Amino acid sequence: MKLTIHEIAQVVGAKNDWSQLADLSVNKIEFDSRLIEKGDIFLPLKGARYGHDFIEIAFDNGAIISFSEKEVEQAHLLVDDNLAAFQTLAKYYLEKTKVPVIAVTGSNGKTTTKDMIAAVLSKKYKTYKTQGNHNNEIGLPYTILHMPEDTEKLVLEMGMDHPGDIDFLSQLAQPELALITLIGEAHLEFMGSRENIAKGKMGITAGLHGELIAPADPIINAFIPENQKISRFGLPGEDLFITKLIEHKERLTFETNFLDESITIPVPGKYNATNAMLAAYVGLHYGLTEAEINKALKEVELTRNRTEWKKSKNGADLLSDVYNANPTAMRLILETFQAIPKNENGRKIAVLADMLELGPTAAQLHKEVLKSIDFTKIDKVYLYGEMMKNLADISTDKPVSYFTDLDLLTESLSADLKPADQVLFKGSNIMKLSEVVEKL
Ligand SMILES: N#Cc1c(NC(=O)c2cc(S(=O)(=O)N3CCOCC3)c(Cl)cc2Cl)sc2c1CCN(Cc1ccc(O)cc1)C2
Repeated sequence: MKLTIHEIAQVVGAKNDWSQLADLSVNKIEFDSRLIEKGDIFLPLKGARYGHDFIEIAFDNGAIISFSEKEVEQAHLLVDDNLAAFQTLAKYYLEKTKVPVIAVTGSNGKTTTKDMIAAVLSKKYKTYKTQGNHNNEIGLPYTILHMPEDTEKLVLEMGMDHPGDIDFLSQLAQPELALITLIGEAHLEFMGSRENIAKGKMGITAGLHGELIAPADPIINAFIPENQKISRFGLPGEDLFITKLIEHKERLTFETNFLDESITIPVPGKYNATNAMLAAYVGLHYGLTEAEINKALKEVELTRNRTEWKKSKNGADLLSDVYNANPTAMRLILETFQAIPKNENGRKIAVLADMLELGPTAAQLHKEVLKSIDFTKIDKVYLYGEMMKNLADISTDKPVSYFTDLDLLTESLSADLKPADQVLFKGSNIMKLSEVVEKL
């Protein structure tokens, strides 16, 4: 990001004397000390471990300055709240660079739609988009501050865990175009009811300067602001809808009421046709030709393994979150999983695998996961991998079973699984929990 320490310090209101570092330029900002490179600024966040524990490591890796909420010996910018400073800096950076933002939210499909919009816009503009699941109050500012300096369009995914989350992200990002892909069902979110989910997603209008594209679903009608320019999609007769759909095994061709030509995408599923239709509409909005749009969608690369619920063969709910295998993400997904009501007569099972490349304190960091498991909510824990032995060894009095073999883990879980169960899978990608999910 193109910012000097002087500029950053002023924007975040640093309280200490930073003048001796004033005109140094910063390379990039990181909250994971493993990603720090020469010339970076470190952002200690209250992860599973307090981020300040890693300031020394960050400087060993090349950081030249760090945010900090307390006086430390290393070069630092003293602020009241590191996360708030990070978010303020991201908002400032967007205002300074004036990069237009397209915002996408929705219970399902937001990641695919984000990817498709970025693929379309990339045909005409230098486009940057949310990476992985960086769609919350930490990931969104991270995405903004990591966009390349020549970015012309920024496609931001906005995720919601709690009411007000999207309002906050929209006010930070000030989008000029916003899309809501779908209002999902209630039980898989904190929100309690579909109305609350609709209200939450409509928070995307809080900072919106332009058009909203939203489902025909009348549940959002109560939350449309006065004078909001809006296009509705889905049902025939709405502003945007599919008029013809031909599904093949590995691809799909469809037509719409607003395009002259048909569109082919390399994935099946009517919901993907809807997502592609929205991306096509955004392409037209930004002056792309139908030929450019069609070419982009024909070859789109989708973010794989999104964090979504799947069903096992016997009907159990499976949540596999294969992003960010670090202590914080493990803590956050356990909190989310534990907060969701159980299915009637169902159990909650957590399958946790090794988090890799955590450095010399890895064993301790795996032991500390125990603090995030609420055994009044979780009925059973399956642990898998060399590092998870550290957690197994301190959980002998808990309903915890430990495996070093993936096939034995799969067999044991498959034999144990009941239709009303909910199962969480979390661990580094190369632990291959995704294969266990596929076999269930
Ligand atoms: N706690 C903790 C740690 C990390 N946490 C995070 O990176 C992190 C991840 C997440 S997240 O949940 O993954 N995430 C990020 C982006 O947006 C979506 C959500 C969040 Cl929200 C916050 C933090 Cl602080 S990264 C990391 C640790 C602790 C260990 N660190 C390596 C290390 C080990 C031993 C050492 O001596 C030094 C460093 C790496």
